Amino acid sequence: MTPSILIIDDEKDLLNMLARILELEGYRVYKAETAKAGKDVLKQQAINVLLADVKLPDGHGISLIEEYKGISPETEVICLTAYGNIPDGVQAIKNGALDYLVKGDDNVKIVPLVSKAVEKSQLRFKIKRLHARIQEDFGFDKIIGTSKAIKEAIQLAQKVAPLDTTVLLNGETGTGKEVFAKAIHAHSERKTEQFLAINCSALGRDILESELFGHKAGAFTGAQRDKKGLLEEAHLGTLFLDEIGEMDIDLQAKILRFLEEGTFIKLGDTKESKVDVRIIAATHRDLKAEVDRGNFREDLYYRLSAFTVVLPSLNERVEDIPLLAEYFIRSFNVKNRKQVDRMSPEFRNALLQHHWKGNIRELRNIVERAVILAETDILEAELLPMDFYFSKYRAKNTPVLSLKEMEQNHIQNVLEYVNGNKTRAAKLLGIGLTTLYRKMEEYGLDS
Ligand SMILES: Nc1ncnc2c1ncn2[C@@H]1O[C@H](COP(=O)(O)OP(=O)(O)OP(=O)(O)O)[C@@H](O)[C@H]1O
Repeated sequence: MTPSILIIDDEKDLLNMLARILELEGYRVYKAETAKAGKDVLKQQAINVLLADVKLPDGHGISLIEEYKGISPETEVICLTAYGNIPDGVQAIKNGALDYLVKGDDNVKIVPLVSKAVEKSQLRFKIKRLHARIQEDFGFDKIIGTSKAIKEAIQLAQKVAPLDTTVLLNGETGTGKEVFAKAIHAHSERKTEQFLAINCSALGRDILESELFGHKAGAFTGAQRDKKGLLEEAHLGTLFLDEIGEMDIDLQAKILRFLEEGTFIKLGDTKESKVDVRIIAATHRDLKAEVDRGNFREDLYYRLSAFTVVLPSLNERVEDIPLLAEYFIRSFNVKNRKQVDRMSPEFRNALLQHHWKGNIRELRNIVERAVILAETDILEAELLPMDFYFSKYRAKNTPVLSLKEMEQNHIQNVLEYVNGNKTRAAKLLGIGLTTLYRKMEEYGLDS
């Protein structure tokens, strides 16, 4: 995009001359003769560099710099001062301007200075775009669901996000704990800093300690060099401790100390280290029960659970299943260059009746598999794994069925699964076609 320059000066000749010089350099130039007109342009256009006279009919340029910066912090300001008013220029820099030019005296400096300012401003605009993308990619908008349960969780997380408080996310596996942790980080003051994550259940005690807190050379056999831990790496940012319920009880003490005092001791070190890191922890366990069993420190439990966001399981928010499935269809269409348009009613019903132990992760995998296998624009029940399709009869709260009822259900299911194709159904059931017809008649199943 062509860089844009705004010149504010009430001396028409100078305004036009500067504009001409900069237009010849290939910049898009906007002109204004008053501070008010200049501010209007700043509000409407993305301006890289503002060249502003310090004495304008409707205001003193220097005090205006803060206003200009307030409207567009990404714009670099260069002040134009009259000869003999150099102190004005110096003051301008103190107020946030990049530099100043003495009118009529510094013409040779204009082009290189503007070019430097453009570069700086382009970088600022780039950072602004990246921030916006972080919020778009990891923001709460990406959390799909309209059920009361998920909306409540989102509202709570949105409230705590900017507060820098420690947060505990509690939910079954695959309910979106990491997605929430990233959204909280993306909506905090720390969003431009690192978000680091570690799964406390995946590593042994010693490795986890060294990963979290780092070590000094010689701290243990094999520790040849000093190593920074994640806490240090995440300085000024956020550290996500997944599955904190699985953390060794000694390490829990070190984490508690960090939460209370912001300090920790690296392995093999004698002095304390201090960093500024926000902790977001997650667990699928009932931590209170773990405290009662002696597996989790009570003091850490109280410190962490002060702000808990409970993430509902998918089975508690069945109405969100179609929405999530449609969202995954769209994203896997793009990823796999497919053009699936919708789910058949049978496919949809099977999703609604399934008991989702793996929650959203399981749903995502099931939909991805179906999209990959789909040969038409509709997801048919046949694209579901067979054991998945039939698992609805293994769902919770199902009364015990007699063998006859089981047989009837099973035949009905297989018929649905193959879209009423009896030859295929008979083959899958391992019976002859005539036997199938006989049983269908016996059970009053539609043919
Ligand atoms: N509300 C949501 N909308 C869209 N996708 C989601 C949502 N929640 C989770 N997902 C997706 O579901 C999958 C599981 O989410 P995530 O890893 O955050 O769960 P988790 O609770 O941290 O799981 P675990 O406890 O096993 O680590 C990811 O692929 C994630 O992108």
